[in-house]
Amino acid sequence: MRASDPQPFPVILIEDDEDLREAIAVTLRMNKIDFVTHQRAETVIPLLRPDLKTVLVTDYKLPGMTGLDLLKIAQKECPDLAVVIMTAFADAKLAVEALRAGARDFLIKPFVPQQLIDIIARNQPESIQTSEVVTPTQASQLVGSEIRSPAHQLIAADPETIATFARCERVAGTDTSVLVTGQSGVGKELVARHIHLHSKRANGPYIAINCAAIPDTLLESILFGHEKGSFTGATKAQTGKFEQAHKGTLFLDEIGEMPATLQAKLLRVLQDKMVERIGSTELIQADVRVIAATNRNLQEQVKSGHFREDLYFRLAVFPIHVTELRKRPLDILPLADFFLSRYRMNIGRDELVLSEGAKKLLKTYSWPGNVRELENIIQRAVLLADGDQILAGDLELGDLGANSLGIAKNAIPDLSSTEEPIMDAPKSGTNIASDIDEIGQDIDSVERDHILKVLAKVDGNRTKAVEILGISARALRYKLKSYKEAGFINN
Ligand SMILES: Nc1ncnc2c1ncn2[C@@H]1O[C@H](COP(=O)(O)OP(=O)(O)OP(=O)(O)O)[C@@H](O)[C@H]1O
Repeated sequence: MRASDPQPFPVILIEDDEDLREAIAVTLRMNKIDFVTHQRAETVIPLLRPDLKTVLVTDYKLPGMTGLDLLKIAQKECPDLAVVIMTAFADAKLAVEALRAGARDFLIKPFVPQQLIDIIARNQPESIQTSEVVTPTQASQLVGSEIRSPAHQLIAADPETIATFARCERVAGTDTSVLVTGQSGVGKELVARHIHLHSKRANGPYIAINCAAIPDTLLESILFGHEKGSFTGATKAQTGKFEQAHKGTLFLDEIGEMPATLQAKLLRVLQDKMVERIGSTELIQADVRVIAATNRNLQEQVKSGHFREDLYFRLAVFPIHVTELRKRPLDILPLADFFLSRYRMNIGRDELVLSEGAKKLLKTYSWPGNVRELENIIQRAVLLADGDQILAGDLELGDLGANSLGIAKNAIPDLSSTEEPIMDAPKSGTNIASDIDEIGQDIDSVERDHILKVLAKVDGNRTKAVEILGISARALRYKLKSYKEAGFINN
């Protein structure tokens, strides 16, 4: 495959140091990961397209354009692209800057090969990652209250979460359709994968697709496939995700975003267990277990006529709701420790632990961005911590988390102080959060208010907003779209 080939490589590596480039190349080759290398960021710009499915691993400091400059361009051209920034240990703070600008992950040099491989595995785009067959040896094993699999570890310490995963395991043995609901970043994808890994289909493929991330015009062909010449640009026949998921599981994320015409076709496929590629009349068998997810209220969408009722009932045979993080407080510290052990390994600081003040703050913060926000915060704090402890200030929860709950600014302690621990504000934050519930404001409006407040605070800069909110760029995009449709914003 050549660099100009329209089919992207799973990894694009940009590193100007020849020795390091070669060392990384050896690691990638040994792990059978296809890649292409570049010495300068500029040469990668022509490859950036909205549908680029790859992990871009780039050094920060390069001759000419920096890795950060490239990241900023990539954010515009292909906002869902996973960019991993490498920096030298002495420049670890640059990695924070990169995370703020939207980098998915970082590597502090020197790093061990396994760190690189883990990061690539974690950040594989859906279309590449999901075509993998997850073998039984990779399947999760229950270890006390922790459920583990190599690339996808699950933490379940709160009774609420333990019950959720138990529910997953109960339904896993059947072929029942499952509808996973919950706010953005609560772990819906993880739940879907867990069901697959515990099902009799675990030896088959697990294919995930995000209905909101794919333009409506492409979604049909991606789901159902097409024949050569069936539409302009269909230069070769393409199998759809249903065909690829034969004898496995298909995860349809953000199903509420699926256009009405496709809803009808999806319903037919679910009923008949057969697909017809675009431009073909041949019926192809698709023995697929479907798990759908949404952070919208699908029943409301059914009522308002935006989602087909018959499809809703077909998908929601077994509903699983994943609760917001703030409502399962016993998960917070185990999750924080779990992410801490993952990210401190990136910088070779195994001694790094959470201070008591940081733990207290984590336990009482409201977590509007749920587990994804917690992960982002720990990822950044690992870089910000100077000593052996992550202090409350390193979490940079600042006033936004507190303000989002309506706390007066002067009630917020100075989190930049390294003094430990004087965390009173979050306590009142928790009270205010429950006050909001008590006065009847539903979670969706709390979330919407928070997102719009954060956007206003960063002057509409979406890159900054997603970083603060701990949600993906695509999640923000479609949320804004739905607010616009509902008349909450003008543009
Ligand atoms: N119980 C958990 N244990 C470990 N990691 C978790 C857990 N729950 C969520 N995560 C991690 O949090 C991040 C967000 O989870 P996930 O993508 O599954 O959320 P989601 O609800 O599908 O989000 P979205 O609605 O935005 O697609 C992922 O990196 C995931 O691995």
